Amino acid sequence: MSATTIIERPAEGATVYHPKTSEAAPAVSVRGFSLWYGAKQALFDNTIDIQSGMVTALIGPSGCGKSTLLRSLNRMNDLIDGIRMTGSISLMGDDIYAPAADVIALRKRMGMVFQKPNPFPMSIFENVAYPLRVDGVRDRRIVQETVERSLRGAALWEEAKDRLNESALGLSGGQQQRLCIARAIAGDPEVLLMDEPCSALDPIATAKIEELIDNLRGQYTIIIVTHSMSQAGRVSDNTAFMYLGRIIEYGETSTVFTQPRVQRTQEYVTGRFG
Ligand SMILES: Nc1ncnc2c1ncn2[C@@H]1O[C@H](COP(=O)(O)OP(=O)(O)OP(=O)(O)O)[C@@H](O)[C@H]1O
Repeated sequence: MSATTIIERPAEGATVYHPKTSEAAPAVSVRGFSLWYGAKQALFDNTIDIQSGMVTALIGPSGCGKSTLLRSLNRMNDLIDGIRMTGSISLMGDDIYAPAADVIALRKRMGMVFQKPNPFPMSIFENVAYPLRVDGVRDRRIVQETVERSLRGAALWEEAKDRLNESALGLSGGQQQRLCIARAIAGDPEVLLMDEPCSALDPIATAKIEELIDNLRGQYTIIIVTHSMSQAGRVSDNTAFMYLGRIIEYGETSTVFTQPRVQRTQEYVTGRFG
C-alpha cells in the first residue's frame, strides 16, 4: 500500500495515511480520546498509533491541543483541577488510565523533556543519577556506568566529564537540555516525550538536539511537539497535524509536508496560517 493511501477515518474530519511503520507493534495507541478542562473541551475524539522506535512530530497552530495530548500520554494532566477525559490510551498494550495503573511506573516508562530545561539544583552527576537514586539503586559501579552511558547517549559526555561534580545550573541552556535528556535516558524509558525541546535554545544548540534526536531514533520511541515546520521535517518519520483539538491528518512526514490531503494541513505547512 502506498504512503498516501487513506486507511481509516477515525474521527470526524481526520485523514490518516499509512505512517512509516516498524516491525514492532505501535508503542502508543490512542483511541477516541477527548479531554475537557472544566467546561472547555480541548481534545476531540482523537485516534492515533505511534510507531515504535520512530520519531513522531505533533504540529499545529497555537492552542490546537498538542501539549494537552502529549501530557495526556504520561498522565501529566492528572493534577489539573476539573479535568475530564474519555477514550483510551495504551502503552505497549497497557491501558494507562486503567484504575489499577501505576502512574509513577508509567512516567518512568515515558520520560519527558520540557520546553525550558529543568535541571535539578545539584551536580551534573546527581542529576543524571537521580532516576537510579529514586529506584534505590545502591551499587556505585552501576550508577557510574549509567551516568556515563546516559551522558554519552545525550552527546554531553565530552563536555561534562571533567565537571561532573559541578552544579548543573552552571551549564549553558543547550547543555542543560541535553542533561535533561540524559536524565530521562538514565531512567531507561520506552518513550521520550519532548514538548518543544528547542524553543528556548539558539540555532547551534538546536542543531545539537536535533542531531541527538536523530541518534536516539530506533532506541526510543520519540514524540515531539514542535512549532517549527523545518524541525519537524528534519527530525520526524511521521507527523500528526492538529487543528482545534483534533488530529486532522497523520502520516509519513514527507507526505504530510509535500502532498497533504487536507486543505488545512496544506495551508499550515505552507505557512498560510499558524
Ligand atoms: N490548564 C489548563 N486549563 C484550562 N485550559 C487549558 C489548560 N491548558 C491548556 N488549556 C487550553 O486547551 C487548549 C489546548 O492547549 P494546548 O496548550 O494543549 O495547545 P498547544 O497546541 O500545545 O498550544 P501552544 O502551541 O500554544 O503551546 C487551549 O485552548 C488552551 O487554552
